[in-house]
Amino acid sequence: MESSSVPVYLKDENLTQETRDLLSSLPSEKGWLVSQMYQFEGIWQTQALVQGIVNCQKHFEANDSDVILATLAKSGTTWLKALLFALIHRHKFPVSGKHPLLVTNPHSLVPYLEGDYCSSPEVNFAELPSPRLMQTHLTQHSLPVSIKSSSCKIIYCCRNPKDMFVSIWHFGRKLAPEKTAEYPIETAVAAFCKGKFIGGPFWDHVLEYWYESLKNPNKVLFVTYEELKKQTEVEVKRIAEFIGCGFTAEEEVSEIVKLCSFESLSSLEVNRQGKLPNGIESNAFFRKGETGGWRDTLSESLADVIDRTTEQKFGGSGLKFSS
Ligand SMILES: Nc1ncnc2c1ncn2[C@@H]1O[C@H](COP(=O)(O)O)[C@@H](OP(=O)(O)O)[C@H]1O
Ligand SMILES: C[C@]12CC[C@@H]3c4ccc(OS(=O)(=O)O)cc4CC[C@H]3[C@@H]1CC[C@@H]2O
Repeated sequence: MESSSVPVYLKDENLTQETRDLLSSLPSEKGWLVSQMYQFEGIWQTQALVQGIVNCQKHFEANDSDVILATLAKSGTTWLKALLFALIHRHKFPVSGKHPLLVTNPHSLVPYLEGDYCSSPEVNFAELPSPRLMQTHLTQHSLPVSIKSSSCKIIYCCRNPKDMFVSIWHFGRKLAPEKTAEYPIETAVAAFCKGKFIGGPFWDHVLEYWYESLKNPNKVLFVTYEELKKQTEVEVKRIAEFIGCGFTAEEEVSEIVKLCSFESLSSLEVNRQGKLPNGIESNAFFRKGETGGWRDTLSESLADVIDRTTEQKFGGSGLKFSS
């Protein structure tokens, strides 16, 4: 990758000596997009993200009114950022007006916590409209203490691992075409199933939030991309109730759902052109927006490898994915 096109989360230029010392004590492996990834608190990360996580854990102070969206990459983060922003701020920004989502990419409206902390321990969230809405890819156990101890709400969204893997596969190839061209998909599936992917192991991440949502249903709401796709309005109303801003009988949820649909967001100029401040192309977050699309990319035998891993890891949890 040309250095100018490297997203901040993949850069290793601004690491502090403290981060370098920490990294040297962590298990590390060669990655797919990154030459080296590091296992921090059980999860594989880039160097920059380890620094971001440590800064976030040390400095982020949650408010009781905060809403935190937790996901693994490629599980519906962009969609939920848009839906949550639109529903939480629907009185301030009515859908019928000049809505911020029409001119701003969802990633610029909802900050990525540990991502923003990659470059500096000082991050200012004062500009965010209240209640604050923020996103993280952190596991439940790595969340800053104040997120766990305050009354803030966590919405966790996950996705069928085959669709999630395929989404990340195409995302990585778009992000770093030269670096990924020669990498066989069989190797990537094997690494994914061993948990050796940035943010992984997938199954540990999902199970932690699943059990937490069962133990503490007022704190963590568990959502899937598949249910959101199947019955978007029902799920959006359930999310709104959970956050404490439920829809009245008179209020229309369909306008928000329409504004945040794949077709609507992906056709907006702001999401088709240019780059985000983190260096990633705005359109990289919109590909197909479907469920079951893995069939176009994965052979039956590779799909089986992921399915067998899922059966083994999720056995006894009560958790199942459709398609
Ligand atoms: N408004 C929307 N509705 C449904 N899916 C959406 C969406 N916006 C983005 N997506 C899809 O969500 C995935 C990206 O996830 P994330 O936002 O977590 O990075 C991509 O999946 P595909 O690659 O399968 O199309 C993308 O197309
Ligand atoms: C989290 C992130 C999307 C995933 C990006 C990613 C995916 C796969 C990788 O391969 S490997 O090196 O682990 O084998 C590496 C990365 C690194 C950056 C990740 C992105 C940062 C912000 C996006 O949401």
